[in-house]
Amino acid sequence: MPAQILKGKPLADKIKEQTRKEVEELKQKGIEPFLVAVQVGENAASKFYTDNQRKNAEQLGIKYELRELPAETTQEELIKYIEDLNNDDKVSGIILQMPLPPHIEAREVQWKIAFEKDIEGVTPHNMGLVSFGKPRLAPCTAVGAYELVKSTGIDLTGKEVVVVGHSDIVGKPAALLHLNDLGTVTVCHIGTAKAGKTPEHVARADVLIVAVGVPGLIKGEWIKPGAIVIDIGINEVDGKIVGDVEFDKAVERAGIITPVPGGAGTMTTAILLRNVVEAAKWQAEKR
Ligand SMILES: NC(=O)C1=CN([C@@H]2O[C@H](COP(=O)(O)OP(=O)(O)OC[C@H]3O[C@@H](n4cnc5c(N)ncnc54)[C@H](OP(=O)(O)O)[C@@H]3O)[C@@H](O)[C@H]2O)C=CC1
Ligand SMILES: Nc1nc(=O)c2c([nH]1)NC[C@@H]1CN(c3ccc(C(=O)N[C@@H](CCC(=O)O)C(=O)O)cc3)C=[N+]21
Repeated sequence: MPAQILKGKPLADKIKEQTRKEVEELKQKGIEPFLVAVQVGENAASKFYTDNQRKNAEQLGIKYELRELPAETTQEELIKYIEDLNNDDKVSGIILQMPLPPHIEAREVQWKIAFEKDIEGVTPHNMGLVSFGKPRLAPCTAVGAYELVKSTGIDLTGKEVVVVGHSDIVGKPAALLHLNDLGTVTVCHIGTAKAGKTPEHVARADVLIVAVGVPGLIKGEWIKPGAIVIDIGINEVDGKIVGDVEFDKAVERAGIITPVPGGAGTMTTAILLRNVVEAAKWQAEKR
């Protein structure tokens, strides 16, 4: 029997509706959530995301501004720009859009974001909270994947959770979130691939989360029958968007699988906006 297709939109819509209500409540208390996205230079994938941010922020009553800086902006200028946003009491959340031009060291700038405004969870403080099992502002795509897994009703205790990809923004926090629920977590990365061991780890997975950016990396026949498969990859192949999992074959073995597009990616913006509200509350506590 082919897998159940787990779409992201129903859960994303639920999160957005809850967030919209919370925005209303905050406004009644005189708090106006305000998201600022900072884009340096131009990038098509980033433009898609910021368009999505604007549209959704408007629907939810969250104030939104995209600040577009020239590609020649220096690292020092960008840090100054971020620090000014940190010091602006009207700004609740800051997202620094990726990629940055090659002359800028992303981490050097991300780590300057005030942690109470760090709605992508890219600062050491917020990543630390995730690793201590006390997430507050956690990376949006990782949280989205985790909440999709939870939405299936699975009890993660003792389950084999395999995460492929170990980036700071997706793979690593996704692994930590599942570890916090007592999943037995394995993280596969380029070292695993070099050792030729990815297939054997994938074959054990009750829950498989893939965030690499290589189309068809995960073969359908590796997947354990009945597994939950969350495909985070976004790749353009012949003008079509596909994930990292060989979907047509995987769907015959998995129990539940997310489509690309329409799966995990759909959650990212919803979680980002929920984080803006959380950030506004965090700042209000401190005033
Ligand atoms: N839906 C959404 O909102 C989002 C989707 N994405 C998509 O998710 C994917 C991953 O994104 P992101 O984490 O930012 O990407 P990165 O490029 O930062 O990370 C990719 C990770 O995969 C690892 N890797 C590379 N090759 C292999 C391999 N053959 N086997 C196993 N692991 C490998 C890399 O390891 P190493 O660094 O050691 O080489 C790295 O940890 C992309 O397709 C991206 O477009 C990303 C963000 C948001
Ligand atoms: N600092 C930073 N953080 C990011 O998370 C980040 C970024 N920069 N730069 C650009 C990429 C791209 N990105 C996407 C977000 C949502 C969808 C998304 O909503 N996708 C849906 C909808 C697709 C559609 O409607 O066609 C899907 O895949 O199903 C896709 C891609 C986040 N990125």
